[in-house]
Amino acid sequence: MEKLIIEGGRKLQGEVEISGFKNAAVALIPATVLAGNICTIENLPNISDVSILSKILRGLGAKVYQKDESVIEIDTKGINSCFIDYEDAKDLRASYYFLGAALGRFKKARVVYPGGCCIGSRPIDQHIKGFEALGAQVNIEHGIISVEAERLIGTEIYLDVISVGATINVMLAATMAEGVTILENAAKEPHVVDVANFLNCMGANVKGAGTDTIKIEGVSQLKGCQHSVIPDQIEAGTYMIATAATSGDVLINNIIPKHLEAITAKLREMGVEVSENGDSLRVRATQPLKNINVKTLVYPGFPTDLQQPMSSLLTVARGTGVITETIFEGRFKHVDELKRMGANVKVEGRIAVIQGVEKLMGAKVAASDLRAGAALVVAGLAAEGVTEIENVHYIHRGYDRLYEKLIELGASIRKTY
Ligand SMILES: CC(=O)N[C@H]1[C@@H](OP(=O)(O)OP(=O)(O)OC[C@H]2O[C@@H](n3ccc(=O)[nH]c3=O)[C@H](O)[C@@H]2O)O[C@H](CO)[C@@H](O)[C@@H]1O
Ligand SMILES: C=C(OP(=O)(O)O)C(=O)O
Repeated sequence: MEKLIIEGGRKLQGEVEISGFKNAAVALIPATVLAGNICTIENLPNISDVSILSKILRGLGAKVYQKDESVIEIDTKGINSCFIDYEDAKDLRASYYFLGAALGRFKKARVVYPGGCCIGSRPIDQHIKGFEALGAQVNIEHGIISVEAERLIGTEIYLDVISVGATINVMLAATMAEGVTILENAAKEPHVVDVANFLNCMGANVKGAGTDTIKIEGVSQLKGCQHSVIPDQIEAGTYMIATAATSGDVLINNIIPKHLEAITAKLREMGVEVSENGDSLRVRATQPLKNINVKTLVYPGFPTDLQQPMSSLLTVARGTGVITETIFEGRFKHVDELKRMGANVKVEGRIAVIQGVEKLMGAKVAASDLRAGAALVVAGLAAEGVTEIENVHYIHRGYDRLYEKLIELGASIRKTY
């Protein structure tokens, strides 16, 4: 099993290029099923979620060509049906997008209940509500979700909970439904907009993505197209936090600063200098950091996916900070590992109270999920001495060339087995 060894205490310095957004890429790949033709996706991150989805597509009968390090061409003409088994999809969340995409194209799909990060109960009732409202029958038996419709008919759908996954799944399923679908209380995250842009590039008629009302006018056919994945705001935010944690000075390139406003605001509140220049942000930490309060919220609020790395940063800031996790009830599993490194954190339910310490100390720790892994990397970079992180495969789900990028910035990091 791969382990990650970090010798902490080095300032991150230099420039880093941000890759394509995991959470957009993992929706765009299943969305190609709708095209029934050739789609080219550029700026794809080299992460295990993308490899698994490409493998699933091949298994369904698609042709997937790696054109370049970050470009794939997907031909979904050869797919006639969609069944995705446990072994194929147990490690990721985004397999649920095959439900919406295949329902849209074939009016039928069978996909194993999704996996992904173990950060709470993660129900999919709003996805099901959306599919049923469009006219599908949904059954869950033996861990397999089956959706089937004679016809899909556009309608008004109100999401009871703001859900990124349900918003995207309804868009996928409604793209080729008869008539108009109005989706109310939709998620506004940047990847929802990226998927809508991709669908429109395929010939769909989706309006309003990025607001809480999305209108999808069904079309009878879609076509192949070419699309570039938006930059990964969570990867960028992680490098911003890691820079602050090491009193570093890093230029973070290939980003959309607007997507990072919540994290920028919070870092500035802590005393970190963040300056914007086109599609780059320079992050500099030159003074001791002040502790702050952080509450996770749907976009444009502070993203839950950065809560865990951010909590590592708060452990080395002066004073007391409070983190309130409003999205996922089980997203504090990394805290016990941070405590091994000397952090002073008390968790009660969805709240973590963090009393900053002078220094973290390197220790043997294990990642429980993707962003817990990122949090431990941030802590390891800031800590005195050597940190050994187990369960690195979680980190590879969402961070493209992590070692190379950190080494380039001056970190001492290597893998071992
Ligand atoms: C692959 C992907 O893009 N994953 C992201 C996606 O996950 P995911 O799409 O699973 O997250 P959702 O936005 O759906 O979840 C938000 C909240 O809604 C609840 N909920 C969701 C669906 C549902 O049918 N019923 C329900 O109650 C969830 O339990 C959670 O409390 O958005 C999350 C929130 O930004 C991110 O942390 C994940 O990185
Ligand atoms: C929770 C995450 O991913 P997933 O939904 O794919 O498990 C994440 O990216 O932080």
